Amino acid sequence: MNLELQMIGTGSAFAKSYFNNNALLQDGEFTLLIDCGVTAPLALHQLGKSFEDIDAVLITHIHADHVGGLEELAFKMKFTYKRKIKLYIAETLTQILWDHSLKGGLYQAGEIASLEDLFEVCPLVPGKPYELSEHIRIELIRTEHIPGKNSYSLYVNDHIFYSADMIHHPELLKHLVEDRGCSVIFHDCQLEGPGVVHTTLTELMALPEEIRRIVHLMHYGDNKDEFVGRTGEMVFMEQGRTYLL
Ligand SMILES: Nc1ccn([C@@H]2O[C@@H]3COP(=O)(O)O[C@H]3[C@H]2O)c(=O)n1
Ligand SMILES: [Zn+2]
Ligand SMILES: [Zn+2]
Repeated sequence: MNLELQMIGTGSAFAKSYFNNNALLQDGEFTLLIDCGVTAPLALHQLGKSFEDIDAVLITHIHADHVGGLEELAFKMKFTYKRKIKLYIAETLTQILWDHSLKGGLYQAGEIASLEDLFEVCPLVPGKPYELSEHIRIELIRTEHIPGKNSYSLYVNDHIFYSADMIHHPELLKHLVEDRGCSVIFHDCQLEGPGVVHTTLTELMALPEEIRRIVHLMHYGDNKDEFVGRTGEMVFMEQGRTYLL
């Protein structure tokens, strides 16, 4: 069985040359969409895919580049494909997602009054592993991003770290590698400026070499090409490419 991660987008929130940093995690029989930003419908379309191909969606945190495509996903599932897919999301975010993000567009008297009318909602407790499919097990790890906003990175199959948007947390990366057998890190990467709400390339470059060797950079800005060759052992993920895990 091959577990595959396809990046449908690798861009930062306001990038114009790349789609939002969203991905498909597939085990052959099951397809999980990791985050569903504003650009997700077009990104899938350009890869010859659609929401029809998705079995479940997982949300890391509530910013438009991670949830802005959920209105279209929900409407298509309800009225076109007529099925409820699983929505995996931290238990702290379920109500906020509906009240603060989706209700405005999706509410319909007598038809749609809650997330449960659209999805099979699966609230997740951080620190606890969940079997999403026969070959995909995911644990949420709460990581800092924006003050007062909960955000959750992913630990997949006990060896793959997929960061949500997060400020630098080198101790977490070291802990995962040294104590928990982490062998691959997919990490958001702000190319320039101070890392107020994201991890910067400069910060990642300061990681120990043995960690840098397993870091793949994503969620980057339009000027990524200027930085090719300037990321040490770390490699940029490529939009549309499928990575075998
Ligand atoms: N305090 C903040 C809050 C947000 N932002 C920008 O808004 C984007 C929202 O999506 P993101 O991918 O988290 O990246 C955030 C910053 O670019 C920012 O730069 N500073
Ligand atoms: Zn983002
Ligand atoms: Zn964010």
